[in-house]
Amino acid sequence: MEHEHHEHHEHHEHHEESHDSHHGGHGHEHMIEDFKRRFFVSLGLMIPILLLSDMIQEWLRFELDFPFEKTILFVLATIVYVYGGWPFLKGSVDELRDRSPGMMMLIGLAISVAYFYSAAVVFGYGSGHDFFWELASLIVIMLLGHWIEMRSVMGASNALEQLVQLLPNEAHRINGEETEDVPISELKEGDRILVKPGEQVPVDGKIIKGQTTIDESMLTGESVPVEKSEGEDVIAGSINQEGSLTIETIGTGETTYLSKVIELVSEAQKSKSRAQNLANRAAKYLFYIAIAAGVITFTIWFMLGYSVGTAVERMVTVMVISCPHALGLATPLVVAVSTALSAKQGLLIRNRTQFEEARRLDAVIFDKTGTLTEGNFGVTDVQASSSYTEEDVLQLAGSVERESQHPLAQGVLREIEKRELKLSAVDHFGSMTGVGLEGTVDGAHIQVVSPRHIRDQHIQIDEETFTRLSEEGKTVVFVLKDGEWVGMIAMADLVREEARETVEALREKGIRSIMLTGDNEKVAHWVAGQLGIDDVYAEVLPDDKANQVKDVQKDGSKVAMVGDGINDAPALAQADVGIAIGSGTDVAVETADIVLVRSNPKDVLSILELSQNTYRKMIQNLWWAAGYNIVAIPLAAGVLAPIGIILSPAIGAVLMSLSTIIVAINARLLKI
Ligand SMILES: Nc1ncnc2c1ncn2[C@@H]1O[C@H](COP(=O)(O)OP(=O)(O)OP(=O)(O)O)[C@@H](O)[C@H]1O
Ligand SMILES: [Cu+]
Repeated sequence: MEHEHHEHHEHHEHHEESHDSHHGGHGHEHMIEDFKRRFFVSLGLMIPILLLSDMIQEWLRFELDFPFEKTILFVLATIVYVYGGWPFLKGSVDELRDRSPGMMMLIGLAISVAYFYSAAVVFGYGSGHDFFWELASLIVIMLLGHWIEMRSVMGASNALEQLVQLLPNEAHRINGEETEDVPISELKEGDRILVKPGEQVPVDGKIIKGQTTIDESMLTGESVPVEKSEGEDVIAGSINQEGSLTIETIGTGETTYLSKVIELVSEAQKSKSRAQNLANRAAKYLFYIAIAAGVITFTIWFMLGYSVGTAVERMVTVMVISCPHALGLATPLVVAVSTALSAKQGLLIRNRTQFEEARRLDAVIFDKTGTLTEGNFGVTDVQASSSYTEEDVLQLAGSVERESQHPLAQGVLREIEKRELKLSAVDHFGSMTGVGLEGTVDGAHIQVVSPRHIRDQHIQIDEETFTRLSEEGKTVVFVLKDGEWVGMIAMADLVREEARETVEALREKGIRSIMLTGDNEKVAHWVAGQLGIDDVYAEVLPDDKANQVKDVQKDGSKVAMVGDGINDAPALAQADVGIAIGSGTDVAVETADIVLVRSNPKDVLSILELSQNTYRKMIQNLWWAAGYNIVAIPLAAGVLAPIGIILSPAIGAVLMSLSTIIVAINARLLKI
C-alpha cells in the first residue's frame, strides 16, 4: 500500500498500528515517550559539551584546559549524535529504502554533515572550529520540537480513539440473582448486564428490562437525550441517565458501533485526497530544493571567503529549516480532525474524495419516503368496491402485506392491529418491485398494487375517490382479487419539519433540491409543495432511480443523492456524492460515500458546510506551510546577513517546529 512512507516515519508506524489495534494511540504514545527520553538524555549531555566548546569558552571568558579535552568533547558529541539523532538517522534509512527522501533524510543529512565535519576538525583534518555544541543543541531542539509536535498531532488525529479509552473496562454481569464485575473482554454475545443510572453503556446491546433516557451526544451528535425502553438498542459509549437497565449484549470490543466507526474513520483518513497528494509531491520536491539550496549556500559563502566551518553551518541551517514537515502534515491533520469531528456528530465519511466534492454541489436529490417524510404511514381512508366491506379490503391486503418490510405494509398492519382483524394464510407470495405485492389467499389471487399498475392494466376503480385522496397528499394502494378491484387504502405520512428548513437553506446557497419517489405523481407534488421543492420525479421504478440521477447530471451538474441506502443503492452509487440516511447505527452502507446516523435531513447541510470548511482549512494550512518555506529558506541561507540577521541551526530547528505546531493548531480549530 502506497501510504505516508515518504512523510515520516512516525506516521508510517501509526498507520500500521491502527490496523491491528483500535486503541491506535499506543504506537504514538510509545514514540512520544521515546522522543522524550532521548530529549532529556541529550539535554544532559549538552551541558558538558557547551562547557567544553572553545566558542562558548571565548564568549563566557573562561578556559578549561586539561588532557584529552577534545577527545571527551568528541565522545560526548558522538553519543548525542548517535543516541539523540537516532530517530532521524533511522528515519533516513527508512526513507532511503522506500526511495522517497523526505524530512528525516534532510535532518539526518544535516546532523551527519555537522558531525563528520566537526570530527574531522577535532582530529586535525580541515580548518576552523568544530561545532559540536551547535550539533548538540540542534539535536536537542529537534527532539523537543518533534516531541511537542507529535503530541499535538496525536491530539488531532485521535479524537475518536480517546472516546474508546473513556469506555469502562468492566461491566456488571448478571448471574441469576447476583451481579459480578467482569472485564468487557470476557463478555459474550447474549450475556446480560446491568447498567446503573449515570453509567456509561459498556457494550452494544438490547434493553430487556428497564426504561431510561440515553445521552448519545458524543456518538451521534444528537443533543437531546433519547428515551429508550424494552426492546430498543443501546450503543457502547452512550450514557444511561436516570433509569437502571438490564441489557443483553449484542456486541463488545471490535464489534461495537463505536469500533466500527473508528475503523471507518481510520480507513477514510488513509484514503488520500487530491490536495493531500499535491502536498506530498511538494514535500518531495522540497527535499531536492533544500539540498540544492544548501549546496548553493555553501558554495556562495565559501566563495565569499568565509571558512569551510561557516559555510557548512549555513548549509546545515538551510537543510534543517526547510524540513518539509509542516507541508506533509498540513492536509492530513485537517483530514484527521474533520473525519473524527464529523463522526462524533453522526456524520460518517466513508469516501473522502467524494466528501470533498460536496462543497461544489449544484443539486441534491432526496428520496421521498423515510428521507423527506417520516416513513411512518398511517391509514386514513379505506374505500371498498360495492360488493366488499372495509374490513374485507384491509384483511385481504394485510394477509399479503404481512410478508413485506415496506413502510406501506407497516401502515396497513398497524391498522389491522388497531381494528383487531384476523389475517388469512398466504401462499405463493411474491413482491413486484416498485409495483406492489401478490399472493394466494383462500384460493384467490390477491394483489396490492400502485396506481401506476392500475393505469397500465386499465383496471376499473373509483377514479373520483382516488383523485381526491391523492390530491390530499395521501399514498393510495389498490387491492385486487383475481384481477378485479376490491378496494383502496389511503395512507398519510408526516413531512419532516427539518426537511423544509433544509430545502430552504439549500436554495439560499443556490443548490437545487429534487425529489425522487416511487409514489404517485399527485402525492409527490403535494409533498413537494409542502417542502418548497420545485423538481419532482414521481412514479420512478426502483431500477430507474439511477437513471434519473444520471439525467440530472447530464448538464454537468454535481449531484448528491440522499436515500435510505437499501432500495436506493444504485442511485447512491451513481450520484457524485451518495448519502445514506436513516439506517441508524448500521455503518456498513457500502454504496454510500457518507452515512448519516441520525435521520435528520439537516445533516446534509452540515456535510456541505463541513466540506467547505475542511477545504478552506486545507488551503490555509498549505499556504502556511509553503509560505513558511518561501521565507525561511532564504533567511537561513543568510540573505539578510548584510544587516546582521543570521540564523543558527538551532534557531532553524525552532522555526521548523513552530511552523508545524501552527499547522497542527490551525487544523484543530476546524469547526462544524
Ligand atoms: N409493500 C407494498 N404494499 C403496497 N404497495 C406497494 C408496496 N411496495 C410498493 N408498493 C407500491 O409501489 C409504489 C412504489 O413503491 P417504491 O417502493 O418504489 O417507492 P417508495 O419506497 O414507496 O417511495 P420512495 O421512492 O419515495 O421511497 C408505492 O407507492 C406503492 O404504491
Ligand atoms: Cu520536521
